[in-house]
Amino acid sequence: MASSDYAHELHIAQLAVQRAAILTQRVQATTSKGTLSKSDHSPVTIGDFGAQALIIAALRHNFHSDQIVAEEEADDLRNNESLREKVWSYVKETKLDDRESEEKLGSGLKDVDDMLNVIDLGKSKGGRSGRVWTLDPIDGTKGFLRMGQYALALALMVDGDVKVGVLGCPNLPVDDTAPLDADIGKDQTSGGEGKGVLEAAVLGQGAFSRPLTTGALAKERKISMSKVEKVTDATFCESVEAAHSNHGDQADIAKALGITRESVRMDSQAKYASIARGAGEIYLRLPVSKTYVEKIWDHAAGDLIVREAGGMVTDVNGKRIDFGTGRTLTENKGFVAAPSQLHATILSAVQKVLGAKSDWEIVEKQTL
Ligand SMILES: Nc1ncnc2c1ncn2[C@@H]1O[C@H](COP(=O)(O)O)[C@@H](OP(=O)(O)O)[C@H]1O
Ligand SMILES: [Mg+2]
Ligand SMILES: [Mg+2]
Ligand SMILES: [Mg+2]
Repeated sequence: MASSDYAHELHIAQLAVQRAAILTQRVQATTSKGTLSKSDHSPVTIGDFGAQALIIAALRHNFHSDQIVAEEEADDLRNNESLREKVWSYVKETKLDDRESEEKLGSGLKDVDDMLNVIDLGKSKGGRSGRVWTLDPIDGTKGFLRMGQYALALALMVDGDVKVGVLGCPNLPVDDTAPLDADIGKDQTSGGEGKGVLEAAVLGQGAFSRPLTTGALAKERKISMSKVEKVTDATFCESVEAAHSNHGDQADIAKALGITRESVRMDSQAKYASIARGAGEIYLRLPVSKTYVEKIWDHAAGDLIVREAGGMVTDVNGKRIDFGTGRTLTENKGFVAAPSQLHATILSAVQKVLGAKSDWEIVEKQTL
């Protein structure tokens, strides 16, 4: 990638994600992942806490005055000594092989308390001004637990606009040309051979991929969305979890578009990462609950990578995703990501299907 705007931020973000992925792969390969249930009943593991600590430590060292909006917080570890010590034992042992790269990430965390404090540096409010990093240390924790897909997602926003996005996907094929098929969301050996891709984008500079494991030493490849012209030839992907996106509405939309191929279900922003390199075309995430508000860390990196690869990401009203609203995406409901040449057709099918539902209030019909 060209060494210009945000080159340093990109480089550090890539190295930080790579290093944290070493930790998550080690945790995924063990049977005791230290799973806790958070107050919203969603799971968090040693992998989530450990990856958040390692990535924020690298951000603190390199970009001391930036805000950080990250998913996890340290309270559950403060109250649980044995889990805290397990996380710490992974964190202190995880280093990049390449010493020069490791040194760029800083001298590391001093002790357990430093680790807890660093995890809590992710409590910033975010918003529309200044430099804000957003981090999802493990996106798709449920996928991580079921040995499926997950992603480490890190993005930098400046004045509410995403400028840098990095997605580490330890269980996606390293080969950009591997097809998107039904097996991809199923059991994976953690970071097994031929697995692990690191995707990245800088606004205005395109999207790139490289093997997650060889990192800085590997050659980057430019990636792009599918060039398919006929929507009937498209493959779409969606969450595995029926509670996270509306499988019924998504099936109706696919039918309305004449798509006969079954959807590919996989966890995490690996969906954005897949379509960004032309493995499948469409990612639909239509709401199930009327009250759930999506989080910025679940979309920021994927949104930029898809757009830089030649795609479009909007909500169901056709609006771009607004990342300047704080920790949550209060201005957007429902997500539609697709190659630019197909997006308008897909959006109009989304609006038609949702508009026909009696309980659907969000679609503004005037945008049709
Ligand atoms: N009711 C809901 N609707 C939409 N997304 C939800 C949700 N409950 C949780 N999520 C989010 O869905 C993400 C996983 O998405 P996917 O289903 O595509 O794998 C979770 O990320 P984490 O796993 O990082 O907590 C979580 O933030
Ligand atoms: Mg979570
Ligand atoms: Mg997430
Ligand atoms: Mg997460």
